[in-house]
Amino acid sequence: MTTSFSSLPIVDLSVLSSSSPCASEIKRLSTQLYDVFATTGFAYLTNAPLSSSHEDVFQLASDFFRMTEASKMQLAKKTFVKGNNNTYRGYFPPQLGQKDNLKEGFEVGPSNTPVQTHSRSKQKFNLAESNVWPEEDAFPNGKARLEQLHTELQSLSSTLVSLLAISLGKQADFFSGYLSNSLSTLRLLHYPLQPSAVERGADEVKLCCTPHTDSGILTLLHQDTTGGLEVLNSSNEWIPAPYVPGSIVINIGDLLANVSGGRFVATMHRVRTNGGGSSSADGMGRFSVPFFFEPGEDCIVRSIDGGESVVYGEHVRRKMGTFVEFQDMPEESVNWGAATTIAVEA
Ligand SMILES: O=C(O)CCC(=O)C(=O)O
Ligand SMILES: [Fe+2]
Repeated sequence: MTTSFSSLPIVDLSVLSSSSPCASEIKRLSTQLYDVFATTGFAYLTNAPLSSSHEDVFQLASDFFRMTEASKMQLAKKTFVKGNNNTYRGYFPPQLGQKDNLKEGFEVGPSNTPVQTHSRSKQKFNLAESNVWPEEDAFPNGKARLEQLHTELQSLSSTLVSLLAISLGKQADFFSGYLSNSLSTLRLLHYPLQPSAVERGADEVKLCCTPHTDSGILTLLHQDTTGGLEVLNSSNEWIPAPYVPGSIVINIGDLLANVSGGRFVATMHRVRTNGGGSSSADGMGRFSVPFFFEPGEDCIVRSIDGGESVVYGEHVRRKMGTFVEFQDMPEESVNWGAATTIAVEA
């Protein structure tokens, strides 16, 4: 259960850039993170040790989403283009039938493809598959930039889970099992511009991402200046989480809440359209770039208090049934426009 917060705390990570942080500073940071995850479940992180600036990250998103529809559909998951082989990584187009979930995205896993432990033929989604990439001239240097960002966010997540282990009274390496064959996903998201309430002649809240908790361990979110992210407090009020310059947003998922034995909370959040900020996407709507830190497919995840365990891959497959971007689309309801020509029936 969260508290009745009215804004999100800010956690300064400067100490992580020091070559030899002292033990008391590390302890203080881990206690601060404990307090965040035991109360709001969400915070802003400042001075994170990342080499990409906000501008770099959103330039990447912009470069990707401005590619032609045909170039993007070449990377579409098999759910959307039957002739493509990628089932889990790659592009998902806007779900035109989705009233409150209109978004397109591109998902990238680790550059060292995780070890394949499950026969592809038996599984609809191959969680350990390789990434798919646009042609270099359509997305100049995009592969290298995204791989670098993935690597740095993975490294930051690994530091943060060590701090959380310490905060839970465990050794720093208590969660190191989560790092082998990690499936972490870096996702570029674009929420197309929607008519404003005035233009629609309605004043109800219009969403582009419906209320949900994240399902996994840890999420690190770069959001642009558009605004619209909101977080639910214990009084059932949606608290705006606008862009704070230079920050990334952190929150935990359901699985880490369970691992913490209920000490940490996975907080409900949503994104409303026309969030009140100024769009950095030049009239295109909102860009955001969540990174989902994930264990390996075979990783056994259990509460620090013991009890039942889950195998991470099984947890993901169960959750995927509820995500719009993994639903099978009946061919006749899909309007791919120019991209229909690249769909090759298997
Ligand atoms: O776009 C955002 O700001 C939030 C995205 C989100 O919550 C998610 O992808 O889980
Ligand atoms: Fe989320």
